[in-house]
Amino acid sequence: MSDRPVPTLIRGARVLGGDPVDLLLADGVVAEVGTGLSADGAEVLDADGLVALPGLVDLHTHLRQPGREDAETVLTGSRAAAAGGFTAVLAMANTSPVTDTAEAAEHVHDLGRAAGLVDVQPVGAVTRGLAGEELAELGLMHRSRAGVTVFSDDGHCVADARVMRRALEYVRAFGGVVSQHAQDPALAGPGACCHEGEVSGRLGLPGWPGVAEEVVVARDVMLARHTRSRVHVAHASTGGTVEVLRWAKAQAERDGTWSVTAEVTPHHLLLTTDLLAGYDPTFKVNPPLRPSDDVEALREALADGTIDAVATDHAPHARHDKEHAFADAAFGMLGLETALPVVATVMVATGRMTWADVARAMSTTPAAIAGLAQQGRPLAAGEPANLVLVDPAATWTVDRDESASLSRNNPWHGRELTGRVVATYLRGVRTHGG
Ligand SMILES: NC(=O)N[C@@H](CC(=O)O)C(=O)O
Ligand SMILES: [Zn+2]
Ligand SMILES: [Zn+2]
Repeated sequence: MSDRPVPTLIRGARVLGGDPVDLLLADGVVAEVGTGLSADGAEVLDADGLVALPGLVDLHTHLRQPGREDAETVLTGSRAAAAGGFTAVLAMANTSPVTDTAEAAEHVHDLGRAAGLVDVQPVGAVTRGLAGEELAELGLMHRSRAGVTVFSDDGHCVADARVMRRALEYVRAFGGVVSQHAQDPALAGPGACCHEGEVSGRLGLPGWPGVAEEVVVARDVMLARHTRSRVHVAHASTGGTVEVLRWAKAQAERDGTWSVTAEVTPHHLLLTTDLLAGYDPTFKVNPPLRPSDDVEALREALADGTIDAVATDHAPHARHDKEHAFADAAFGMLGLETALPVVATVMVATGRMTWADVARAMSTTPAAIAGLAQQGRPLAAGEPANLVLVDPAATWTVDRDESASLSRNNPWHGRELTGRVVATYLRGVRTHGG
């Protein structure tokens, strides 16, 4: 890939779903936006009927490298991300070794640059080894070449309130944010593997209740207020969490000295507990799939902005970790390649969100939360040429074998979705499709 790609002239794209315009991409930026543009030597792409959005930003991706290269690598995960319309991903810290030092963060950052398909921004662990006890090298990770600003023990909850308080105080000094996997371990009994409710009772599977998430979210917003810091709720999954967020956001807005943000995954916007009836471990995920009342509350919260962002929680697992009896299988599902189509199907095709809303929830706001200044920018002259072209009318059936990911734990396999990613550009270079 050369540093100075051939200019690209995209003809007739509907930016944020508006009227068709031409976009000229040259030298890594959007050089011109207008109608009837021409450019000598440019590669021309006919985008008739396609919607253009700023490149998507995923706040929550598991890339598995280092340590589990049998499930995913930074390169294969980057390919999946580009295929899904992403131009930046936040790589979670639960690798082996854990991203809890400056060196570890720089290593992931460098693997991302070498792959060159999306900006890979490492998330730093909150605590050493994700053990929940001593703070990791938060300041050193921030000051490193990787410039870490988002910290998370994701996969584990920072359960100790004293540790969470210290982490919030610490990151406040440099404008960082703690992304919490909210789940009180004391309320999630041993072996819990799904939502506690009618379905878990019928299937005889040990469950954990929605309140295990809600009590931690409630505690954390109070700690964020107390420390005047920033907390981010990873994969919000219940109606009770939405209620806490509504209250907390109103308080934070009034105070102006602290903040709470939240993300929801595509799977929690559509899939429900009922899918567990066949004991298929593809649907085993943490937090678990919830009943339809929770799903509806999450959709409403995303549409009205109470939930700020959609994040994939792309969690690839090798066959030998996933293909087990339900109780023994690994938690997690793929998400990068289907995130935008799922949101388009659930939120746009139903009239609950516009394409401008999608750009906010999947690009602008996540970029702002993660402090990525070059991402989530408007598609205007002079801005970085990070964008995705979407066919909003394309209806297609997901096939798990047509994936750039190394893993096959795809809960959308066989499902029909409306809306398809046609091409992705990172700094004017095509990273997918075309
Ligand atoms: N979501 C999951 O079910 N699994 C994630 C961890 C996590 O996001 O909590 C994983 O790393 O596999
Ligand atoms: Zn998690
Ligand atoms: Zn995760």
